[in-house]
Amino acid sequence: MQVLHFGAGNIGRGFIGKLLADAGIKVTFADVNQAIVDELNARHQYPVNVVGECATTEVVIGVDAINSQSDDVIDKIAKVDLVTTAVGPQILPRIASAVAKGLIARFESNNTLPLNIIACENMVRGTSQFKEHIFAVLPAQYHDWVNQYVGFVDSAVDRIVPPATSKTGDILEVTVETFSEWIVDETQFKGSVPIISGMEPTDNLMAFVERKLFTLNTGHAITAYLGHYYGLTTIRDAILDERIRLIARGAMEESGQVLINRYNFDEVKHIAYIEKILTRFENPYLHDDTARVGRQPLRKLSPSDRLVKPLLGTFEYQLCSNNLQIGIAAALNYRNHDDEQAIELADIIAKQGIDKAFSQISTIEINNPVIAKVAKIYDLMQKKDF
Ligand SMILES: NC(=O)C1=CN([C@@H]2O[C@H](COP(=O)(O)OP(=O)(O)OC[C@H]3O[C@@H](n4cnc5c(N)ncnc54)[C@H](O)[C@@H]3O)[C@@H](O)[C@H]2O)C=CC1
Ligand SMILES: O=P(O)(O)OC[C@H]1O[C@](O)(CO)[C@@H](O)[C@@H]1O
Repeated sequence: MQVLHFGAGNIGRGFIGKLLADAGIKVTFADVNQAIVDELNARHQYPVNVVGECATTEVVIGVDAINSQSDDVIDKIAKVDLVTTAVGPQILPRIASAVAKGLIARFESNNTLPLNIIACENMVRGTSQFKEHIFAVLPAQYHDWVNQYVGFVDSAVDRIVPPATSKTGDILEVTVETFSEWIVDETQFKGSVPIISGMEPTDNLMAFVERKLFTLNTGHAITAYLGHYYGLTTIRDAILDERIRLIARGAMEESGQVLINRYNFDEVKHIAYIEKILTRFENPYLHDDTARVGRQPLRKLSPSDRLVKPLLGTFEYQLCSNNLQIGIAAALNYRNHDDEQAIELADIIAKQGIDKAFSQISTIEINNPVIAKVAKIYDLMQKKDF
C-alpha cells in the first residue's frame, strides 16, 4: 500500500505519517518546506520522541518526500492507494487544485483501483469540506468518476504534538505525547476498509469528532486564552493554576452535558475522559505554548468550532454555560501581534464594540442575553479586573 501525506509537520511526522509507516505502508510526504523535503529524501528516516512516564525514541523508516508545489504530486495521486493531510484547515483550499489534477491523471491512466482521501485536521467533517474545495476546481465531467472510485473519509485526530526544538538541531525530530486516537468513518471508504494498527473505523464518527473537538479542544483553547490573560505562557503552567483549571474543567463539563444529551454518552465515562485530558494538558515532558494552542482565534470563535458550538448546544438543551462564557470572553480578549487573526479580532472589536463584534463572529443574535453577559466579562478582563 502507498500513501501520499500532505504536511510533514508535527502531526504529519509525529502521528499520521508515523502510524502509517509503522504499519508497513510506503509513505511519501508532500510539503512546501524544501529543507524538510530534502532532509527526508537524504535520510529516509527520522526520530520520534514519545514522552510520558516512560520516554522512548522510535525511528520511522522507509519514507521519502516531494515538494507539494511540484507536478510530482499529480503523478503520485495517480498511483497511490491513500491520500492523507495534516496541513491546517486554511491550507486545504490551497492544495485542492493539485489533488484535482492528480485525480484527472488517475482517470486518464484508467486507474480504477480504490483511492481514499482522509483529512486529519481539527475540523468537523474536514474531508467532506476538502472534497467541496476539490470539486469546486475539478471539471464537472470527472465528478461521477471520482464519486465512483474515490472515497472521501472524515476522521477525528487526537494527539498533542507541539513544535519542539531538537537538542541536536535535527529538523526532522519530533516529540509527541503517548496518547493517540485516529478515528475514521468506515461508511465512506471505497473498497474494503484497510486494517491499520492505530486507525479505528467507526460508523458513528460525528459522536467521536464532537467528543474530541468539544472537550479536548474546548478545554485546551480556554486554558490557552486564560493562561494568556494571567500572563502564563505554557499550557502546563496555565492548567496548574487553580483559577484556570476550575474554569477549563467547568467548560468541558458544560460542553460535556451537551454531548451527553446529544449522543447519550455515559456520564461517568465522560467525566473520566475529561480528567484524562486535564492530565494530558499537565504533561511535564511537553513544552506547549499558549500561543500555539490559542492560534487563529477567529477560527476558534467561529460558530461551528470549539467555543461557540458548545455554547449554542447549551441553548439547545437549556443548560448552564457560565464557564464557556468566561472562556469565550478570554478568547475575545486575546491579543498577539504575531497572530494575524488576533490582530484582526482586535480590529473588529475596536471598530464595532464588543457586543456587535461577538454577535458578528459567533452569528449569535445581538439581542440574545449571552452577548451582554460575555461582553461584561470581556470588559472586566480589559480592565484586568476579572
Ligand atoms: N499539533 C497537534 O497537536 C495537532 C494538530 N492537529 C491538526 O493537524 C493539522 C496540522 O497541524 P500541525 O501538524 O500542528 O501543524 P504544522 O504547522 O506543524 O504542520 C503543517 C505542515 O503543513 C505544511 N504545509 C503548509 N502549506 C502546505 C502546502 N500547501 N502543501 C503541503 N504542505 C503544506 C507546513 O510546511 C507544515 O510542515 C492542523 O489541522 C491541526 O489542527 C490535530 C491534532 C493535534
Ligand atoms: O490545531 P488548532 O486547531 O489550531 O488547535 C490547537 C489544538 O490542536 C491540538 O494541538 C491537537 O488537537 C490541540 O492540542 C489543540 O487544542
